[in-house]
Amino acid sequence: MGRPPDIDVAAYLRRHESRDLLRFIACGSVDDGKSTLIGRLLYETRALFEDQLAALEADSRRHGTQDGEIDYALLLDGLSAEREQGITIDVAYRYFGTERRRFVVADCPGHEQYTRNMATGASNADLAVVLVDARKGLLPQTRRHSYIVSLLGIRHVLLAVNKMDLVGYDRAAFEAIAEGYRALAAQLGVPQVQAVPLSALRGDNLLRRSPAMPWYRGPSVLEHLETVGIARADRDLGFRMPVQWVNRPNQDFRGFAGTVAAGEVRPGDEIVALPSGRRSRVARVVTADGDLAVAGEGQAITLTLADELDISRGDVIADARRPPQVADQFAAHLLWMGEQALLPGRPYWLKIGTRTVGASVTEIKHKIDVNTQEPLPAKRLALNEVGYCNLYLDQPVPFEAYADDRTLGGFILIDRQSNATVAAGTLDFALRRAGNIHWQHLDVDKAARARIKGQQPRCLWFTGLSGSGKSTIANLVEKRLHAMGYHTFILDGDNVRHGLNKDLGFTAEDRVENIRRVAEVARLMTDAGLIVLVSFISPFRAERRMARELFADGEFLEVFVDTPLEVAERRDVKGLYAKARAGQLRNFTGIDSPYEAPEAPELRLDTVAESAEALAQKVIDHLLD
Ligand SMILES: Nc1ncnc2c1ncn2[C@@H]1O[C@H](COP(=O)(O)OS(=O)(=O)O)[C@@H](OP(=O)(O)O)[C@H]1O
Ligand SMILES: Nc1ncnc2c1ncn2[C@@H]1O[C@H](COP(=O)(O)OP(=O)(O)O)[C@@H](O)[C@H]1O
Repeated sequence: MGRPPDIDVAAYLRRHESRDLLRFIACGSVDDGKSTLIGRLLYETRALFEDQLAALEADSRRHGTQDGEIDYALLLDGLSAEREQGITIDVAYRYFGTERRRFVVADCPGHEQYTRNMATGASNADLAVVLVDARKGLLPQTRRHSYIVSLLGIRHVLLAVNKMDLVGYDRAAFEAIAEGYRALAAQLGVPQVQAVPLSALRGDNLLRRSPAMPWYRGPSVLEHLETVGIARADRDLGFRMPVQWVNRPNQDFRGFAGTVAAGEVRPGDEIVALPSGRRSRVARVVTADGDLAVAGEGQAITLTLADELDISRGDVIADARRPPQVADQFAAHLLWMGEQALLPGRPYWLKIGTRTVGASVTEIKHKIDVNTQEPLPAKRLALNEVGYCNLYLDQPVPFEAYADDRTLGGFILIDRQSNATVAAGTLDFALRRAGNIHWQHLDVDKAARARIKGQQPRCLWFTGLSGSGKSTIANLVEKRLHAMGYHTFILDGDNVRHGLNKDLGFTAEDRVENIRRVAEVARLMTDAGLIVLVSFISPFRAERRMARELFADGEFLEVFVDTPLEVAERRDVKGLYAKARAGQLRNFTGIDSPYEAPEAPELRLDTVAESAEALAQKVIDHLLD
């Protein structure tokens, strides 16, 4: 196979800069011939640089498996070597093009442990190439890959039935696989399937139809990739555009920039800004190349409006006649990508469109076996697992069901401490319309209640290991404050767990819910004008931060009761450490359940260096200072 002729890049770009772009994901294992398929597409479309070509030819002679011929798989297998060294590969993107279309292919590892990588690659792909080895037929991995493809809303699958040369180009073998896959695709809700019998190694039906399979009259792989029409949604939603930034170079121009997510927009169209609900009309549709009479899906534009509306990044500008819904509670599917398991109740950041809001999973309804799509009971979601959940956002967002619009229906969850993306998700439907729940105005407010008590409401949040001294010190503080005429209340872990939280245990999920509930109660008590002392182990930083964020600045004081584990264990006032060491008590903090010490508490109490009485006075002095 001779090297393809060099091309005149400038002439090529002049001829093709208007070509549209197809993003696709290649699913399958190296054994299915995925590397050979992608490698050959890159080679035949001259997407390789001179040095890559020279290296490929040299490597093929040295390491190739094709008797010195070009071994296209070598182009991609370098990545698998990196994987074997444990180097985390998110997704490898490759770029190539032909006279008719530009392509970006996401090469994702096929193994279940890389499911999150596949979700990343699929999240903005329009088509999936699903490889099947003609000798092996549909495998569990085929189902898993196809489920992820359907979950991420990809509507087109090219089923590449590879290695047809190894089954004698048998038509019946191909058609049995194609028929089986179409049944699977129908079950998963993937509307468009094009099955192509090929041999990536020999090139049969890869670039053009092969005489080796005269019975196949469909397109080759490349022909299908070049010509498939991408339908992004069934429903015509009307114009939607998440605002990426507000362009205000001077007093005379205020433009709202973004990429059209759905529909079309023209000057004069009536629009609504969400979630505010304010309306206006489009004055101009501005681009770097001048004003447009109309803009459609995928176009980057700047809109100016007839009225001065207060719109900011994260808002959505939409067709006023057919606006998206706005809600703050949803049923959603999540693919968990975090090393640490999802904990219901834990606050995350949720990014949808261009908006980022606080969010937590209020309930995991069930998880879904990615290989069989069977629902399974679950209280947590671990890495690469898919769950069906209820989601609560701390503010309403404009949205669409993911099946209708991936931009306003797809989201990611971000860990608040590490800023890592921990989940990719799809909104199914709203559980509650934000507009149906109102804040009830009440005439007597927190300030009025605190005034008649002659005090400032506060939350003193004591955190520390079991036996560290939280209850002892909190009790001393309350006694002294009470004697000084202050109105106080203690919420103690042991006590609250006999009533309000008696349904909770000591798994991480239950501790998250325990702290969520008691933080809300503590806030209500400060709304009542009280000084609240909370004495809970509260082991996780995320939940202590979530508690802190419920209070006004300066109202929440984190008090770290800092007792080393060996000292608390020596005290062992309830004998629980002994039980935990003897294996009679599981999930015991400090033994087989973590405690995350505060990084910047308002107060740190060293119970080894000072007595409980002295430390209690320290808290009071700080509080009344
Ligand atoms: N497995 C396990 N781990 C930790 N603690 C345990 C456990 N089982 C029972 N106990 C007793 O419960 C008290 C801790 O409850 P909390 O609500 O403060 O814990 S948490 O905030 O939900 O982590 C704690 O009370 P304190 O010793 O006063 O902290 C223990 O006495
Ligand atoms: N400096 C100190 N501060 C608080 N407690 C202390 C101190 N020194 C010894 N202790 C003893 O340690 C134990 C702490 O128990 P407790 O207050 O119930 O802890 P927690 O509420 O954190 O589980 C008590 O028996 C207390 O008398």
